[in-house]
Amino acid sequence: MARKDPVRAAALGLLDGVWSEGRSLSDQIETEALAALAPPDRARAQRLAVLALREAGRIDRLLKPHLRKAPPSRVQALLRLAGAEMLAGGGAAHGVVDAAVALAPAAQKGLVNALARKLAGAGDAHAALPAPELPGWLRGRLMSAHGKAAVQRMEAAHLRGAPLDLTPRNGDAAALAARLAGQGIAAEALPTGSVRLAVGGQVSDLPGFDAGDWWVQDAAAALPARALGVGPGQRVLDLCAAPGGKTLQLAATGAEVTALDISEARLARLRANLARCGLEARIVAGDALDWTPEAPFDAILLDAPCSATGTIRRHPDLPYLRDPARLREIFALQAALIDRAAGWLRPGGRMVFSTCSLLPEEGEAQARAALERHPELTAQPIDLPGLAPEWHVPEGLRLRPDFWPERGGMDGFFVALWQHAGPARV
Ligand SMILES: C[S@@+](CC[C@H](N)C(=O)[O-])C[C@H]1O[C@@H](n2cnc3c(N)ncnc32)[C@H](O)[C@@H]1O
Repeated sequence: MARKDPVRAAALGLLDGVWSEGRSLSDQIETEALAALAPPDRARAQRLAVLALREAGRIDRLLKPHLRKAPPSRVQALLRLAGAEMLAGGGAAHGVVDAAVALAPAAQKGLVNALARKLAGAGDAHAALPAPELPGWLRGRLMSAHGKAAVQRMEAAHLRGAPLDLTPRNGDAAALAARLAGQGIAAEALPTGSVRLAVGGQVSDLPGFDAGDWWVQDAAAALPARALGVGPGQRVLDLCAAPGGKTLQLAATGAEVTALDISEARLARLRANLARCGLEARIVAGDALDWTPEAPFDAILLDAPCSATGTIRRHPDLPYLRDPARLREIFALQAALIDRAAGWLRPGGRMVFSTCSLLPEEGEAQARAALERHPELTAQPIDLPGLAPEWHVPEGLRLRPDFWPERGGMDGFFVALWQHAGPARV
């Protein structure tokens, strides 16, 4: 009998962590099973887990006719893993089935063997299935906000996953794309200023990583800092800053940036990112609801904590982890953060409110409510290179994973730009 393959065992452990313990993949990067693997194997285990999370709904549908009752959770995870590897990951059926049987509990080896073989023969049926549906709590909300056809396109985008986007430190996307292409790495300069790579791989091996010539940042995530439009010498606050993609963008303009975040652990990543890119910011560890600045700012970026539902194509574990009952707390925190930040702008100062969410409560509706509470703020049009007309909404920009399908999509984001007309309160 085949021995237990440590890579698939580690992938199965990650899936168990998500589905049985409610732990995110990123919270599990230090698990023993993963740590014991060499870096390329660790990456493969993580890729397999991600594939299984994306494919779970389709594998379940293929298994359904063959099951009288739901299998034990570990068997279900094992079959989702094996099915995803064979049907979407190019894994050879014989090896994958043997590996799944080796990892199955003794009493269920026969069941796993039989069902994994059924999956191995289900290639055509799998190819004909639509993308898995989002969980009901999220799907219902998104259907009301964006309509059924758009939600189906978003689900297809989630299944496809995400390319790797880079933000060039010097703002020259064409030059960075040409430099990467010169080294045999297919790269496209996007019209909004990011550089897109077709394939992932080890980020730290890419040319320019050590010199800090760029940082990894989704093309949509790069738009809030650009919308704020700051420049040299301006006093800028990045209010929920870590791990710092937007702090880097703001600092790269020559602005005097204060980067605040409540999480010391995430700020450590922000410090490392600044150091690698040779950029500077004043870093404050603290709760934005308690902290008060000494003087008003010319510009504030509030990239608020949110449901992160715009990032599901990168984080397919997210729909399994989010507790819809907690959403109201997050919406209220966003409103409280807006209210504090609004009081720290100098007259004429600008503020961007952004979230990587697809929910209007964290976007359009939050922005409308903010402007009602703050008559001193007025909405400003966001005019940046490369924006498609359909991304604009009255409240700002609505970005969705199903936009730019021919280019590989983008994360879901909401971005609003406001200007302060009244006197500062600090
Ligand atoms: C969406 S993330 C920010 C991402 C960041 N802007 C970037 O581009 O890398 C939200 C951040 O808000 C921080 N946060 C949550 N509550 C906070 C609070 N009360 N005060 C300050 N930061 C807070 C979290 O620690 C988290 O790092």
